[in-house]
Amino acid sequence: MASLPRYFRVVIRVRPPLDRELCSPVWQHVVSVPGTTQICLYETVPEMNAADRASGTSQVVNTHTFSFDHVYDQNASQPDVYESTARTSVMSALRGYNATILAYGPTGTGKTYTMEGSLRPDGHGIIPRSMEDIFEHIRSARNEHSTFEVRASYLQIYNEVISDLLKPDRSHLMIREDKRRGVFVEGLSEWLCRSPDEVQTLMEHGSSARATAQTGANDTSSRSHAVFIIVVERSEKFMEGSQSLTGRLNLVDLAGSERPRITGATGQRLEETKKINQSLSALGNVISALTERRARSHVPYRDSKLTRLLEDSLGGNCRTTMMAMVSPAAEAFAESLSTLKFAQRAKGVVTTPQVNEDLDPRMMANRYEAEIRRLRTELAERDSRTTIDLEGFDPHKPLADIGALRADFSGGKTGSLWNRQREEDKAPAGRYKQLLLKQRDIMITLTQRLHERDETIIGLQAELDAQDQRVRELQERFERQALRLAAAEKALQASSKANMANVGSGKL
Ligand SMILES: Nc1ncnc2c1ncn2[C@@H]1O[C@H](COP(=O)(O)OP(=O)(O)OP(=O)(O)O)[C@@H](O)[C@H]1O
Repeated sequence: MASLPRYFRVVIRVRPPLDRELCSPVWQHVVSVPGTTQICLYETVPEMNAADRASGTSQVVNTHTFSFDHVYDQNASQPDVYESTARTSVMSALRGYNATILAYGPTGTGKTYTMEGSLRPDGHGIIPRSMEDIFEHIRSARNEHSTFEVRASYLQIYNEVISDLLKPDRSHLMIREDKRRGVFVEGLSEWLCRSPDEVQTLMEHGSSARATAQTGANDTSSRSHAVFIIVVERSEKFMEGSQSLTGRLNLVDLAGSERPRITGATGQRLEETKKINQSLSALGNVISALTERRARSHVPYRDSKLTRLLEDSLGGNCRTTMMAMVSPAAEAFAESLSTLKFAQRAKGVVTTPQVNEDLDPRMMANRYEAEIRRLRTELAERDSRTTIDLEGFDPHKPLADIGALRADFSGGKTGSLWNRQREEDKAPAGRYKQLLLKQRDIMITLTQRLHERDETIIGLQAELDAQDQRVRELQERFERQALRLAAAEKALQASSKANMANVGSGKL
């Protein structure tokens, strides 16, 4: 059976050793990447022999092998990672899908480096490269019928509080959900962008407001989960109506998990670390619930802000790529193993992306009509084929067929032939049934839309009637006023005539 397309991909990136690690007396490389989809992690113990132990060598006691959609070794460049992994998500967003890239891994393994990168052009990470690609695509696809709008937002979740990194006064924001937008953050600012440079400026501005700190494992460790959101809206006008596609790209740089015992966190750092670890373990619980063989009805998305915000990316309308980062050093073995096991579990997550499309009613009716026409043609073609089959009917053929069946029977083949024939007979009938059901569904949808239109027309008619009534009333009032005015004028004329007469007769 052909496997279904997967829209949740998991890739691994191994970062190069840092100077700090290379200088360590216990430095040892414990990761190898034998191909583009496999990674081996070696569990080692110091040599038994004292002389070897003194020279720092150790022996491998266990090899943990994993496979993923892609594995990048320490030599992978930023363009490699963008081209072979992130670009697909960017293109999906341009086609009107929701897409998420999620950087996951222990502290100091290269999440921020992968998402943002360094200032050198060859060090640019996924966010700046995505922006270049988005605007390049817009430049080539724009014409007099289509317009594009790109909007950016940037938020962080720090100690379970969501704040707007582009409007620092907006904090304690709430997560909401509606049918049209899915899960979203209420009150998050959106910035219209016209070039990659404008997005870059926003990203730098937001990143400088992000909570970071120097920790035992990383000089600038991110203490918050950050989500950079790009919405690309494409509106197109055709002869038969208009259509708009809204793609959303979520670029998520998670705070790194860490063991306070190793990083030596205390006080505020320790509190931050606890909150980070809690939300990452909530993420783990959601992934477990989503990938359990026996599907659980309850998925604990609401256990943390992070999982609630990522609800669509993890189990809904989204094409998601999880990028898990690991260090190659022996000292990080435990974290690397648990990261790879986590990523392994995440491979079972299933999402169901759909194009976010808005059609005007005229365009929708046209589409239904075209679909009905297509189905009718298909039905007609099938009808004519059936007739031809009957026309070409040879009355002697069944006898010959029975002869052949008898021969097969003696060879023990009849059962399978008979069954195959029945299956073949059933196939067109099933297809007809499908077509008829589809046609019925379309008719129901069309009828519903016609009812909706009727209701709109009735509503408009009632409004028109009410307006007419009001006009009539005003007219009547006007006529009454005019009559009153004419009467008053008449009375005035009569009284002025009487006055004149009195003046003439010298009565006054
Ligand atoms: N692929 C890489 N090539 C070169 N340097 C890298 C690479 N990945 C990470 N680094 C370097 O490793 C250090 C830690 O990386 P980074 O800050 O991106 O880690 P992080 O996972 O985001 O950490 P945290 O969770 O603490 O925020 C940085 O100095 C970064 O420049």
